Amino acid sequence: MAPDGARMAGCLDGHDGGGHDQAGHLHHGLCAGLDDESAAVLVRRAYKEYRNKSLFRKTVSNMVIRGMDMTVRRGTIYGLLGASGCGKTTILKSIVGQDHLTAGEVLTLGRVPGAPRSGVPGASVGYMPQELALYIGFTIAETFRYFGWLTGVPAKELAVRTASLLKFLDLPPAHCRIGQLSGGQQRRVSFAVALLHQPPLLILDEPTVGVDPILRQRIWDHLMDITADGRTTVIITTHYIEEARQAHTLGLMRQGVLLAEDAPDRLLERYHCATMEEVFLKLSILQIRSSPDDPEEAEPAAEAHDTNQNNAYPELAAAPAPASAAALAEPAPPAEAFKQGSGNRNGGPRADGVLPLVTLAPPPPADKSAMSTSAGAAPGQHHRRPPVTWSTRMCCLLWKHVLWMRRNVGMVLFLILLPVVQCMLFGFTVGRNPKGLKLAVYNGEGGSCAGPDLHTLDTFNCSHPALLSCRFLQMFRDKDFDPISFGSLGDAKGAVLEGKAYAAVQFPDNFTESLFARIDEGQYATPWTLDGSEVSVWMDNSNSYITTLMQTDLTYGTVDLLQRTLGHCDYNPAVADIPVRFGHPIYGDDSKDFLDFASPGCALTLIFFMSLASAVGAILSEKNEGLLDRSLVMGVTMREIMWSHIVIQNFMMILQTIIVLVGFFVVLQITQDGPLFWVVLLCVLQGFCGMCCGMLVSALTDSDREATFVALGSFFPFIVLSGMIWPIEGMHYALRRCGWALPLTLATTSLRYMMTRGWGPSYPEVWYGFLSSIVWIVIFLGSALYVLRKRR
Ligand SMILES: Nc1ncnc2c1ncn2[C@@H]1O[C@H](COP(=O)(O)OP(=O)(O)OP(=O)(O)O)[C@@H](O)[C@H]1O
Repeated sequence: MAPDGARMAGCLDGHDGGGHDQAGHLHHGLCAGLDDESAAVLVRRAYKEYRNKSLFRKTVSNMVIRGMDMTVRRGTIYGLLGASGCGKTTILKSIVGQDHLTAGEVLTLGRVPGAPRSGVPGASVGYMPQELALYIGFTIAETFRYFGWLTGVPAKELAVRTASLLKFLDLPPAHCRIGQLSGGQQRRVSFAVALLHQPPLLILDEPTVGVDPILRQRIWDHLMDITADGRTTVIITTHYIEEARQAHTLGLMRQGVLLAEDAPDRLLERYHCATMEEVFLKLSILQIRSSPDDPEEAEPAAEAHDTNQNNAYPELAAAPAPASAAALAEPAPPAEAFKQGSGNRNGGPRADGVLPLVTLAPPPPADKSAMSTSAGAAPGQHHRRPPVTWSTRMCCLLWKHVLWMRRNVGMVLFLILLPVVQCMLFGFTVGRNPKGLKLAVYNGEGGSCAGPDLHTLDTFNCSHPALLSCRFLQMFRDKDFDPISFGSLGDAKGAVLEGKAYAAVQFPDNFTESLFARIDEGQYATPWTLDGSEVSVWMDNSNSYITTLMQTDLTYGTVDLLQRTLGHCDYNPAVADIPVRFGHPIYGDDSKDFLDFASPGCALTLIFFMSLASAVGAILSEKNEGLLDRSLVMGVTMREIMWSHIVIQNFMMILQTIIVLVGFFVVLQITQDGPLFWVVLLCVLQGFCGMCCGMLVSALTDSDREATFVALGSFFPFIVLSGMIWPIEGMHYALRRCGWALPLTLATTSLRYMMTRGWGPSYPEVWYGFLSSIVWIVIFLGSALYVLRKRR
């Protein structure tokens, strides 16, 4: 086997591009000459550019990593040092497969992160991100159980590991909730989670922040211990430069490039410095000097000159230039980066002018046999645990969701019961005909209409007909109007003018007499008779729905009363009929009201939006707590996360759907003449559709606020365009066309036809609703998966 140095040199010299096989092994190109087993992590010619797109402004480009090379040997601690914002987290995320480089290549444990069977993301890596990335509602034990399960740690081993980690990291008992711990304790739990499954590669982003010096030293001692046998590799970032001296190799990073990478002692010796701070300062000055054209750097360079930095460090001129200093001057990540030579390890410039890394640290005094054992093991097999299967991960995710629901019983109950409250509110407030509408009545026939015999036709004297107007007033009451008598027509109209009544009604002085005369005289009736037999009504037309209702009720009530009166007095009742005959309704009956029309749309809207809200809430909370990213690093795929949410949310959605339907059909007694199975199926499909829409919303948005805006923005258009509150035929022509395309429109029509007409899915208008729901499910789910993959 060639010595390490020679193998590395081969890697660095051999940048001729190339690909990797299915398992992520590079088969030629960048590291063709490298024995992958000797390096835990290799980063070559890495570039990362963030492009912040804005709707009204030019796209802003931010080159965060600028041609970075980095080599981490197996079985060592690699300290990555650099000022805030220099790109440390960005490069770590690329190493664990959380982020993709714009150009360049990364090999983690010999394979490209994210390649099939690479083990990264997965159980081969333990990652402690900068943010907490733990669910604060879980206890320490539950947190360990979740991550232990995800990474295949057997229960017995987990118990032992939990006990030892709690002791070692000075943590409170395992039953304590994460949210009840101090910030420092929470960081230590996060650190413990990374150590839990004893991965071959540990990536720790500032693990010692907020930790007291004694514990900090214990953490470093532990890292030394676990790397001593060469089986574990650690990459650690820290702001405490001097503590990092304990690392086997230090990588000093500034503005997206690695200035130097070597053993701490060798760095001190090479740059003739007493502290690492000084080494960093020197390298930074060198970097500034080597990029005089960079406007960002011009000023600090001048500053360094003014303060006689040169005199302070006369050996600077002789010192080797920092690794990728010239990379700062490079305009953009060359797409051909890997097709060019990239320098050699011994200090000579590369063909592209980029200066090479300084000498690599020698390997640590590790147990060579152990190291080779580790190197020979396949990634993810570090502790010879069986690989974690898809079903195990799914069970673990489902367990976590159920636990989350148990911890948030209040919220879960709220989500389940909210639809009941909403549908009851809807049923008891919307759609029913208004009652008790006031009518200001001037009865010219006089009389008080006080006697009970004046209210019924049984006592009506056909020989001397009088005061039929009193029976009219009773008919108004039977129709739930509230007639109020006034002494003059002017007073009655005045009451309408003042908003005290919706209509003024006048019975002429000789109303009953004229009415019978009109029937007797027929076509010979005089104008006097015709005028005297008419009830006059003056309406308040400001409320068109009430106007229409009054007109219908007064017209049909009058026809009905006259027919009954004529029948009572042995006349032909048909004389009083209007010459339009409404036969028995083909669908529905006379008892139908607006509620029957609006209920199907209301039920679907409730089910759709409740499912949307539950899905958005669950996914965004997981995303924002950072748990999502951490789970992804542990090998869970986005698809598995989505499916686990779908399973749990489906359970919630079916519960919500059943509750809504029971509310409508049992409590509100909404007409349901359709096939129950298809009615329920359509509601469940719409719930699923809403859930998929929620997944898309949570994939597109990063915060609750954005999601709320999206939900608020879509709620009203969905309601009005779906034909829930007004027939689609009444919409503007252009809107009617696009309204049909919305997820709720065809489904609402379909449900309405099933419930009110009793149609089944053999009618096109019904199965269009099913078809549209399925198409929208595919669109939402497909887009959510696509957006999630793209955004990662
Ligand atoms: N998603 C993003 N979009 C745009 N810019 C980003 C994004 N993530 C990081 N950056 C930028 O990349 C640069 C490097 O960020 P990074 O988090 O890697 O720095 P860091 O060295 O880890 O800093 P710190 O020590 O403070 O954590 C920063 O300027 C940051 O603003």
